[in-house]
Amino acid sequence: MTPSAAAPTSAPTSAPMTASGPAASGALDDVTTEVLVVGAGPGGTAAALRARELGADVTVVEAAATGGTCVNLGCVPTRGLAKAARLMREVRTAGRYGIVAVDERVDWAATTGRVRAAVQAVREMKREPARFAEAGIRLLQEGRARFEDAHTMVIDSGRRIHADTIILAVGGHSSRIPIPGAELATVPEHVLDLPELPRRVAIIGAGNTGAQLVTIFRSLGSEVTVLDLAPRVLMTSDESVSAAIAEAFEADGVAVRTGIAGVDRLEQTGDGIAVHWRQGADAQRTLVDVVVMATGWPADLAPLALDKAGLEPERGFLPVDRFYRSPVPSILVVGDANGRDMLVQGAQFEGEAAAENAVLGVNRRSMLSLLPSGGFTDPDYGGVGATVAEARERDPGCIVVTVPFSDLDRAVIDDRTRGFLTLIVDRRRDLVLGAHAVGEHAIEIVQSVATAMAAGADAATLAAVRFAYPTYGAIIGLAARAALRDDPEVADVTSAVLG
Ligand SMILES: Cc1cc2nc3c(=O)[nH]c(=O)nc-3n(C[C@H](O)[C@H](O)[C@H](O)COP(=O)(O)OP(=O)(O)OC[C@H]3O[C@@H](n4cnc5c(N)ncnc54)[C@H](O)[C@@H]3O)c2cc1C
Ligand SMILES: NC(=O)c1ccc[n+]([C@@H]2O[C@H](COP(=O)([O-])OP(=O)(O)OC[C@H]3O[C@@H](n4cnc5c(N)ncnc54)[C@H](O)[C@@H]3O)[C@@H](O)[C@H]2O)c1
Repeated sequence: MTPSAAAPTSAPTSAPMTASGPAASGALDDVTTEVLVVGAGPGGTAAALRARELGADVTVVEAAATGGTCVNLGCVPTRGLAKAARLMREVRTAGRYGIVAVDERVDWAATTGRVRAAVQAVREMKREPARFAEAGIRLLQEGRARFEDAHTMVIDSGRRIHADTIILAVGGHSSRIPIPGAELATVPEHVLDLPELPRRVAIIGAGNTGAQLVTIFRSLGSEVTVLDLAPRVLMTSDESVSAAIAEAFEADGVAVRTGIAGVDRLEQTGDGIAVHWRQGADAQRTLVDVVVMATGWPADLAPLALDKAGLEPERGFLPVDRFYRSPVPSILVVGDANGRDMLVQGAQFEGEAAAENAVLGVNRRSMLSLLPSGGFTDPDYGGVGATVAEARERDPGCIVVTVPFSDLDRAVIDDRTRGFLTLIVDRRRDLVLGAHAVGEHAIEIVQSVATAMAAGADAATLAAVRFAYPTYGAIIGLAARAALRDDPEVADVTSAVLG
């Protein structure tokens, strides 16, 4: 189904361009292209490179910086702040190892400066414009593209593009909840613009973004309150992950308020911003210096004039079939814009698959069970595959084992015993259905399990791996062996392998 990676077999129909702005003559030539990709974030970049690799003539339109949300506003700056937060925690606890660190405090301007430098470094390392140029892909950075009809888009610059296929990879944007005083709040991508580290912060929304911001602000020294309508933090994670992270937040002094009835309004007072919210029928008021609304990330659809292409959004996203085709088959939608995975690795996979579906006319789709994800809270969390609830719903007899980090030598040595790895194994075929972890390097651990899942390794094979000592990854071996013990039949058969 997937052709081997080949050098471009045809040159673009007009010369590749990376220039911004009008051509020297003042008039902007129309472009006719086979594949038009709108957006050069992870989804659009993957789609464009793959489509070009398959020999198509490809044009990319990007309204802002290449790299998209991930590099410029999302994952990279968040991860940079998470690193600063980790350093602060290490400094605070260094005394346990006889290290005398004095005067730990945050120079917020230096912290944000360092994070911005990391964003710049990643952008330079990824060098999308150069990669596009090397591949012979036109990159047009002349503003936003919008539809004129299902095969024609016009950019803000006035340039018109006619395309056989259009792949929309337009991502999304933060959303403020529509309450009085909402303008007093900031949003996750503007946290770096805060003039100083706030003494008191309220974070509204405890999804992946909000949870990471909780740890960042708390570790750097802010008092943190987190509010969510949902009954638990990290609603899309396994329930055990949510419970462990909420417990860790509370142990660190964070006020965790989930299952609230609503946030009614924000009000500027002489002593900060008052957040008015309700728990059941009880009216509550929390006074803070900064409110961050991390309440979702709807797709960037308004500027697209979708009606001109015969498309209609649904609940803030553009629905697609399993092969990323919209109801207009020549228009595919990948990444955050279709509201499915909303992860970089998902967007990249979808971009490549959509390019193949568009150029080769095949039907490639993602294996959601192999999409590891997680976040950098304290401790970290991660997951892949079915949650325990999902697995038990499909097969009540599945094996679920949990190994605490306190059973892991390395975690004990490092004094990082908070957390666990849960492994879910199919009782009949012994295949790993899911893994969920909280603890040091949780995402890396889960990712190793995902690799095993991708290779079709069963629990017995995982149990037979001798993990290096003393490592965090060794918890996978402990969990796999526990899963075998839980299933005496398998344990008998594999006892020879395990020795
Ligand atoms: C704070 C935060 C932290 C995150 N951390 C992680 C993480 O650690 N790991 C992870 O996997 N995911 C993370 N995510 C999610 C991740 O950033 C997204 O899933 C990913 O960027 C989606 O890629 P995309 O290509 O679909 O869209 P985007 O990256 O949003 O790119 C879309 C691009 O399209 C452009 N565009 C939009 N409309 C138009 C138009 N009309 N014309 C031309 N160009 C247009 C935009 O300028 C943008 O560059 C995070 C998100 C946030 C907000
Ligand atoms: N590390 C990562 O992989 C990572 C990090 C950040 C974001 N992302 C992805 O980006 C996307 C957006 O993430 P997000 O966390 O910004 O959004 P989200 O939609 O995942 O979470 C938003 C949270 O806000 C809550 N909320 C919504 N309205 C509210 C209200 N009026 N009052 C109180 N709470 C309210 C919701 O219940 C939800 O828990 C997600 O799909 C996420 O997976 C991934």
